[in-house]
Amino acid sequence: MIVACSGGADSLALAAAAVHVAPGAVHGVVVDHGLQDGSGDRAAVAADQLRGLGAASAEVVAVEVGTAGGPEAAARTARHAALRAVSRDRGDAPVLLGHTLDDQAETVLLGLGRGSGARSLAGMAPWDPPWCRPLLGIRRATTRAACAALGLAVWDDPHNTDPRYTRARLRHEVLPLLDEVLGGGVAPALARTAAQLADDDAALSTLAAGRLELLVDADGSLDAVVLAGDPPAVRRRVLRAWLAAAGARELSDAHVRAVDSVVAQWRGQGVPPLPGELEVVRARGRLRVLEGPRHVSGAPARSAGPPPTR
Ligand SMILES: Nc1ncnc2c1ncn2[C@@H]1O[C@H](COP(=O)(O)OP(=O)(O)OP(=O)(O)O)[C@@H](O)[C@H]1O
Repeated sequence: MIVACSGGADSLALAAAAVHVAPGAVHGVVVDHGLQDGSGDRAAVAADQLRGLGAASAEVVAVEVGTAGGPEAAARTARHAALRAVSRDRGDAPVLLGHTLDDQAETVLLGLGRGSGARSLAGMAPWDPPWCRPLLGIRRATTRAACAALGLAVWDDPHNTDPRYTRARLRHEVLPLLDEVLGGGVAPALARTAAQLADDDAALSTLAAGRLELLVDADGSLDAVVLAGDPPAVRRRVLRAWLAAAGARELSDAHVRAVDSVVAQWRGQGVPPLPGELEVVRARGRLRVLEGPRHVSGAPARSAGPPPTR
């Protein structure tokens, strides 16, 4: 198994636990994003710590960080690509990440504040190959205490306390205030919410997968008339999965709702183009995805004439 370690308390404690559970089977990986002075030296120190803990091997992987989505997202993209590559090289070995219960609570709180649905409020999954998150039930304070008990010097990422970052403010301002107002226990409560919604989302997604199989034809078109009778939560999941299968990427909730309106509130309206210049059209009660800009798509005119009945 691979342990992804930043040199912070969470992933060092994770490495120590992994070595304890699976002696001789842990390969540590420290990704050097090369974004801060001395990052290479810090990564080398973390790799030494991993070997010192008893990892069978440890390496530093230097990555090129792009710019897409801002510095943090770009670093994450590069890190994930590097870790996936190490996993593939090692026979699709699982990559253990050090996310804790507190990280999960912050993720849920952020999602609630942004009006996310169950899929997103379900938070991070304990197992989402190749990612494995064994510490989702463990408090951050416990990983710190474990490192102190093991005499490990931990690296504190300055971003984690920088109030310019939303997550840092959630951690240091919002959650402590919520704890004070609600009498404590907020982080575990949010983590429980995530677990319940993960179960709900899994059930609804399974139902939707069954419906999709029934309602899609060999030509890829979808029966909008029958789908309109399904509950909205199932309908939107069917549509999201159908659109993803047709090549749609980065669909927002607004995109899916726009397509859903053509299913459930059909009055001949069109759907704004989806990312990747995909277009959804409805004809004879079925939805189809067309590729390319509107003027070359060959999409039928959809607003001429009286409102269609199907
Ligand atoms: N530089 C790094 N090298 C190796 N692993 C890392 C590095 N940074 C983070 N990780 C791994 O990712 C986990 C989560 O780190 P962090 O919370 O900083 O990342 P995130 O961007 O919030 O989450 P995610 O990695 O899921 O996008 C860490 O506990 C560790 O396992």
